[in-house]
Amino acid sequence: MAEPLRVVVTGAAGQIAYSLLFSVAKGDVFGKDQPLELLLLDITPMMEVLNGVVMELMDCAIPLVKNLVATDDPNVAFKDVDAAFMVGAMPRKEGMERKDLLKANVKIFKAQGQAMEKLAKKSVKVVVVGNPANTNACILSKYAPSIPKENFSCMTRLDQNRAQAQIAAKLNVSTEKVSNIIIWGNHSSTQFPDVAHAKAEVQGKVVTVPEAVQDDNFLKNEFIKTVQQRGAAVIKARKLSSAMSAAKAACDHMRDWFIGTKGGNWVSMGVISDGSYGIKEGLMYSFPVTIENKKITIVQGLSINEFAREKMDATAKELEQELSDALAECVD
Ligand SMILES: NC(=O)c1ccc[n+]([C@@H]2O[C@H](COP(=O)([O-])OP(=O)(O)OC[C@H]3O[C@@H](n4cnc5c(N)ncnc54)[C@H](O)[C@@H]3O)[C@@H](O)[C@H]2O)c1
Ligand SMILES: O=C(O)C[C@H](O)C(=O)O
Repeated sequence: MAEPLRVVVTGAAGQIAYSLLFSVAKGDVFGKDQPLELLLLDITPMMEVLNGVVMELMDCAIPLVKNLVATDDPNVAFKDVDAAFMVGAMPRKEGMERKDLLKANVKIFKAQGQAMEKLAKKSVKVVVVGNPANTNACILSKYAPSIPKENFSCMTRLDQNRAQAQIAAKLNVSTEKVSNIIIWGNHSSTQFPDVAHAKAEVQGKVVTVPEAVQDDNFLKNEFIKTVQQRGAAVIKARKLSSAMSAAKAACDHMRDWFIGTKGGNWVSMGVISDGSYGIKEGLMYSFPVTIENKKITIVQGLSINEFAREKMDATAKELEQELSDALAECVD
């Protein structure tokens, strides 16, 4: 059997982690034959709750879990980790935008970046879930400069999954019949869910999503708005932010990173821009990517029309502002 992978989950006593830990532990992400050491980090006042989570994980009696460590010490949690789910951060409440969390959350990612710099494996693969996810991921990477920038990402997979589910519902097909929807930009209400290059299988025939849906007005308006506002809609209904679907998306994201994408399909991830599609270098921007041997490659050469260009630039502009606000918060 392989050596155990060391996987840290921050915010481990919170609601996303409660679903995420179960899926990770039973092999949904790293494979059914991959043993795991799970490192669970939360803050000191949450240690009793976290101990309850540990008890439950033990009681699941999952053979892949070789070691469980619950801690409030980043020096313990990030030591030699291979994969990191960075969930620990305050969630927004009804009426807030995700960027309103910047002041509260960005310093968490500065401190955890500094801890990762000292302790994590240089090959660690990191997904940031805590909001504002793109900017937090940028800050995390900035404070862990010896870890390659391409090892940091943020989660826009929930937006991709939401978009896929909306199109599947519109076409009355199962979700796996819809692929290659792109989420461009920020995990915020300026994100651009783009179906221009997406495919759908309808009655045995694969066509583009615009051809299948035959309703440009819906695709340019209601669809985009629904995806952009889905997080807020869940908060309004549940009085809590999405958790089950967020955990599922985090698993999808990390599984694709470790196992790879398949069959010419791409997925969306926030990654550090290399200037592709005219997006300023250094921004943590969501692009369509493919993954092979754990290497992420931004899909190149997609045609971008005027409608898309405007939306891609607007979300980039918001990210530039967020990053500059975050850097100001990080000055001691
Ligand atoms: N990117 C996405 O698609 C997406 C989706 C859903 C939620 N989120 C975000 O994920 C974050 C977590 O959401 P949740 O619903 O699990 O919140 P939650 O409040 O239930 O849990 C967050 C946990 O993080 C812990 N925490 C706070 N500071 C910490 C620190 N410095 N180190 C370690 N742990 C710390 C808290 O004590 C708490 O247990 C929020 O910021 C939320 O907005 C992002
Ligand atoms: O919307 C939120 O604040 C939570 C999360 O980012 C989501 O998209 O559901």
